Amino acid sequence: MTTEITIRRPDDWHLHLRDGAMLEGVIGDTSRHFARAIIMPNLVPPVVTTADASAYRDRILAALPKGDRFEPLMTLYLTEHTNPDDVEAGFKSDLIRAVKLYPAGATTNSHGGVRDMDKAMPVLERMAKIGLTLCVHGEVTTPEVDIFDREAVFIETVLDPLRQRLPELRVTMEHVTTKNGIDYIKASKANLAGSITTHHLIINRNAILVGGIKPHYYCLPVAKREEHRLALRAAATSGDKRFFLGTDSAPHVDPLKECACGCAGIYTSINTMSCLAHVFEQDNALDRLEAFASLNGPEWYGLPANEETIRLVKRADPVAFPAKIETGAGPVTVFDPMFPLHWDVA
Ligand SMILES: NC(=O)N[C@@H](CC(=O)O)C(=O)O
Ligand SMILES: [Zn+2]
Ligand SMILES: [Zn+2]
Repeated sequence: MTTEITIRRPDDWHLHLRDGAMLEGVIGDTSRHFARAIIMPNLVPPVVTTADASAYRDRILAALPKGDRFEPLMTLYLTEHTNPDDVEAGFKSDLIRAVKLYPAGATTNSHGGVRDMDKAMPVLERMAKIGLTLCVHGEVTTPEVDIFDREAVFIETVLDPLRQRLPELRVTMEHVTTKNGIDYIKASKANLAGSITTHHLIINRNAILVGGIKPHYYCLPVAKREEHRLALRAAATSGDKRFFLGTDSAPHVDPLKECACGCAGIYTSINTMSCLAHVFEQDNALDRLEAFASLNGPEWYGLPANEETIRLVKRADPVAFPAKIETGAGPVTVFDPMFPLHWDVA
């Protein structure tokens, strides 16, 4: 039985760090294990210009625990008024690594997102020309469409038409939650990849709804049926280069989750590597954890894999993670995978 593995230092290709006291409270949980992360731009107000992204990057670096080395990879929040020249300048200076599409109203802080895709075409055309990646929150917001179907309908009615119109555009389908998404990515010939979260490999929708409503398992896209979780597991553990880790660790303070209209988001930065080692071991795929967490993402984004390594060790006793972390903004509940975690980052 394997009790120890060494892998290249991982990166997180989808992360929410927030700002101010929350940023200070959570950044260390990422920088402890991860070398780089794609930083989501859904602040209030959102990160919409290269100047916004540059200032936000400085705030992230200033909040880093002393001695930690961590590179924030910045993104811009796509609006109907985004200036293609600003986007191109940010990309050419290596500051901007992706542009993020939030369909208006789809998720946390997305009200300033895109309503009419036609209005975003000038920026998307420029991105296709220069090779800049579009990251998408892939859900429609049409009220008639059931929340569990919103990803599948997005693929059919928004993503596929967009990719047919602009085949050269590089698209990351973020936090894929359905077999439909996995199959769509697998069927693509080029310019499409998908990130998968830690929690969607572990929970299905029962976690949210059985035995009482569990707000700390609520995120968007919402967890789906078991058959979808199994499709995500198979894709993540397959080694297929088109799939990589994006934790979507999304901290909200407990009072904003435990209330009549709770926020979407699950906080996993602190125990993600332990959870993943457990999942990959269960699926006899420990030898493919490095591809998922440390190799496939950089390759897709055209960056070198990290030179440093981390060592994961399976302990006899479960590793103790806190049930919540205390931040200057308030307490944030940590993802509970509902099984003991024996894998530890040494
Ligand atoms: N995943 C979530 O449930 N929430 C994210 C937004 C997002 O990634 O959709 C957040 O910013 O809180
Ligand atoms: Zn999202
Ligand atoms: Zn997210």
